[in-house]
Amino acid sequence: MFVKVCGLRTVADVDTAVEAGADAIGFVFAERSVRRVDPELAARLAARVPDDVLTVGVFSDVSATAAGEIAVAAGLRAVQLHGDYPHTAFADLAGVPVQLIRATALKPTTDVEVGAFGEDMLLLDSPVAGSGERWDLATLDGAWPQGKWILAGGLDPANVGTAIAASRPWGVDVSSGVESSRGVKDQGLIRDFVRAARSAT
Ligand SMILES: O=C(O)c1ccccc1N[C@@H]1O[C@H](COP(=O)(O)O)[C@@H](O)[C@H]1O
Repeated sequence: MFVKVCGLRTVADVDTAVEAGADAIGFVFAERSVRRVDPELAARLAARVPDDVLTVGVFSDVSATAAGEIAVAAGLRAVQLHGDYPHTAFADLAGVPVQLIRATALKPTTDVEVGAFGEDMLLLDSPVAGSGERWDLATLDGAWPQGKWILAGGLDPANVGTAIAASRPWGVDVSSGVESSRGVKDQGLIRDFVRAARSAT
């Protein structure tokens, strides 16, 4: 099970996630986010992360090209694009040395085939990303994506095991569910989440 902890902004939180065994950690660049980091902070935090942990830049309101440039400049190894980015956005990142994560809310029109837009991973999230809201797994009616798809949206240490059992994702992603207050990570909850996700598999 691939475990991503997102929205990190401090050295202590990054070190905790790495020590807890996270496979990926995310830095949010979205303008509207309480978890927003600037490229300098992201670069400083990413420099602490060992090579076997994927560092991800999370974007929602800039072009894919700009996201790629910011991620590469900060030394990040993946770009997560949230929202209605078209196929062409992912094509614009071909040749940029980052892995691509297509993050989307599940709508009737959502293409849930992993790689349909040229992405390496597909992340299925609630309609308001980073809100901590869950979405109804029954929406997929058992037609789970195949391959590298990541379940996100309102996960926490208490519910991640049940969510994994119900949907059998390739990975899980958490942000709000490991916070003591909005935007403030709780290191105990980060450890609990990674442990719970691991023991569910
Ligand atoms: O965290 C945010 O504020 C955010 C803003 C814009 C795009 C994505 C954002 N967060 C991502 O949302 C998912 C799930 O978060 P949660 O666990 O429901 O809080 C995660 O990938 C975050 O990185």
